[in-house]
Amino acid sequence: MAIDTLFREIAAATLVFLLTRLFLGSLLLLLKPACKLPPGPKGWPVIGALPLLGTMPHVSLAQMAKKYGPIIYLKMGTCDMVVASTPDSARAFLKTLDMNFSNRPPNAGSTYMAYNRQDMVFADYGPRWMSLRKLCNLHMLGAKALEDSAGIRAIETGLMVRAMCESSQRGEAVVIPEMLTFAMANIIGQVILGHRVFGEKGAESNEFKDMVVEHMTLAGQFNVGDFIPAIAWIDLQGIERKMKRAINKWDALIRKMVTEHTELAHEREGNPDFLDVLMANTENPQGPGLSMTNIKALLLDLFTAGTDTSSSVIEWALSEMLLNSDILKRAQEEMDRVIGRNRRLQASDIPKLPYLQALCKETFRKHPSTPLNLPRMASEACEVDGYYIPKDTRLIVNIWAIGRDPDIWENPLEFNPERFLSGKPAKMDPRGNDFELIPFGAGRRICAGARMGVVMVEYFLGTLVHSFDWKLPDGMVELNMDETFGIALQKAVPLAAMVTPRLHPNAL
Ligand code: HEM
Repeated sequence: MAIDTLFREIAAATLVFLLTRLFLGSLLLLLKPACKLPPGPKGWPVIGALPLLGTMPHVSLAQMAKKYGPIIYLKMGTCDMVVASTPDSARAFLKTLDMNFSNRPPNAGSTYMAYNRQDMVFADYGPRWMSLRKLCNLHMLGAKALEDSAGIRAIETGLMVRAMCESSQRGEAVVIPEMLTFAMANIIGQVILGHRVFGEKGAESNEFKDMVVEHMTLAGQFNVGDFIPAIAWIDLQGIERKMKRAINKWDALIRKMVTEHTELAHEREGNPDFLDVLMANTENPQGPGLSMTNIKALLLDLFTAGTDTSSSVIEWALSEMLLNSDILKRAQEEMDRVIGRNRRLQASDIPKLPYLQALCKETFRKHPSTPLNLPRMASEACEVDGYYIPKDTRLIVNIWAIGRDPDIWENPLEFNPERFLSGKPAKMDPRGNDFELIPFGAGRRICAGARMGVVMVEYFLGTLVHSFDWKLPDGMVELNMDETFGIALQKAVPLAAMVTPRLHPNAL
């Protein structure tokens, strides 16, 4: 056979093969409903839906869900993304397909701000992640560890209450997020490092607070380079540059903490703290083989995730009560009845305070501190509700939208703790079992500090409500309730308030 005839036959056979594949592919797509992507907005050429998210992505995505349904698909640059915005759709991803969505997607935040995924938040689901979670549970975040650190929380809230009484005597307003971050960082410092990290509230602790807010805000941004990797090097929004600068500051602070900790080792002989346990694991050949980078990355996770989240929930709760004094009064009446005014709240009082618990749940519902959960990624292609979800699709769960869905919550924009006092909501557990209320996410990657988060919010909020009467600073007529988007949802204007002590002076 002549060479050109052979080529012609090969070309014809290839064409027939390709056309058949194309035809069968399209036929499959038509016949198999699982090949249909979820509905969603069209988006722009190349960048896709990125510009549709705006500065408040949780709000834009909630509006899209109203139009397109509980599961929406967005082409984001070259990446696929799905958003679940109802309890059922969140359950389908985080419970039914939990294993398939147990990893987080790579992004600039995990590269630059988590030591290249050497931490727990961004670690791949696997042995190192399991070891870190187990160690944290055992020594810091589990029920027994939290019981052991109750004394530290009691001392730190005592110091906070006294400092607030002094502000009250001086006629000064208290800046709530600064004060809470100071106390919470000192609690975490004592558990991890065996000592407080800040002596006095002031420039150093306020800078720490600013670093935490910057960290959470940067890590929450939708960075164009994460979705169009080919142009990541341009760093269009300047996010990577800011991240590199921020991590340098964090690294210096954490190295200082670790050095001071090593210098004080003799004081802790026979009484190891959490960092001692972690360090021992670097030397243990049978252990998880932690590196110094893993430890620094974990400390960064714990100091950031452990302060800003609980602090912002409490700040929103107090803001709502400043707008609605009846709720504050009702919470105080319950506490006066159960505790009286001759002592401060103790952890053991909390099970006897249903209204306080309802108040915390209502704040978790209306102001979840992590509005879009933390992103997950599909390890394999799968099917959800008849829709095809390609491998590597990013998953966002709009926790904020679920908390404000009028199909689930009556008058969702009204702040009303009462809704959690009876019926089904009264039994709801915010720790990943009831998908109507999932402030800590759900499934195997649920917040590692969920238990500590609930304890901190109930105990600090309870103490603040019981110990003080609250009002806006003189001359302030309206309280700004705007949000600023980030991994954690901040109040755009930090809450400052005047407080008046209401307990017997010996109790403060
Ligand atoms: C009110 C307080 C808190 C809220 C609302 C909150 C919320 C969340 C959410 C929504 C996630 C993502 C879960 C998922 O992917 O399904 C998360 C993850 C995480 N949180 Fe929290 N959090 C809080 C407090 C804390 C505290 C106190 C700590 C530790 C001191 C902490 C440490 C972590 C860690 C390490 C992860 C990553 C878990 C993993 O990937 O395995 N959080 N948090």
